[in-house]
Amino acid sequence: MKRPLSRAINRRIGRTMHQWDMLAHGDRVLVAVSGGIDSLVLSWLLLHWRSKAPIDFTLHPVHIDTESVDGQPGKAARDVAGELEKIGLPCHVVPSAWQSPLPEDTTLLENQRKDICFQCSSNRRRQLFDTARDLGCNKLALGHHQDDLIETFFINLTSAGNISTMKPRQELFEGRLTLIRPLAGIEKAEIRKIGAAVGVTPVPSSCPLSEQTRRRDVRDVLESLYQLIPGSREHIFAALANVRHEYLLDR
Ligand SMILES: Nc1ncnc2c1ncn2[C@@H]1O[C@H](COP(=O)(O)OP(=O)(O)OP(=O)(O)O)[C@@H](O)[C@H]1O
Repeated sequence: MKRPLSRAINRRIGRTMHQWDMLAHGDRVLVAVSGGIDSLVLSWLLLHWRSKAPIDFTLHPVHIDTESVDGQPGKAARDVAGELEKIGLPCHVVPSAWQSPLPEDTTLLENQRKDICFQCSSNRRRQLFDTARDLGCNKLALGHHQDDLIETFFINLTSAGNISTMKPRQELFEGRLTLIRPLAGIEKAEIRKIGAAVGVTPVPSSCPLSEQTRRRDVRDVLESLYQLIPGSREHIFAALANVRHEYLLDR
């Protein structure tokens, strides 16, 4: 097998994990796995990291199953469990408490779509928090990567009117749970390469709305910008950690 992590990528991931103090001895880490390539690679990466790290922590992969019927796992959940099994991790499948009210015809108005996406993701978030508590986990690892952080920044800028993004580490519930995003320093293209080298296959999303989101539009605009201004991607990411408050308009 080709070595999944080049030295440079390994160093970048290590730097992000270290700078943001992501993992500590004795951590119980809930790994949130949608079955997309990012969270599958995240699962492999944490397992790989554990085999090398001088600290010990446990991994608890969890999939929130939006297709379960009568508590039985749906097809996607079974496939996600199969992909995790390939890399030697068991999968804890949690039936989603929220089922999509989507009609057969998915040509929805922008507002209806936004509302469904909001309800679905806030339910998922809540169930991940509840499961972390039930499993005694103090960390919750998510598969967001560098492109997600940049896109979120532009979505917030253009649709919410604020300057913010997702942080690589974020404490919740007075520090009882810490969100970590170990892939925050690497781009999607790298994640795909790691996934191919590791031999995991992404499980397609069953959501008919998944490719119709605002994120898709922002991603397309950013792609054009990166083509037009070489180096802009790296500059934008660097800018997220280089805020000049004195040259902004907040008082
Ligand atoms: N059904 C789910 N069950 C568990 N965790 C999830 C689920 N859906 C999303 N997540 C977590 O939230 C993160 C971001 O979700 P998002 O929907 O943006 O990603 P995705 O495109 O579905 O998949 P991925 O990020 O794994 O490629 C995922 O990386 C994963 O950690």
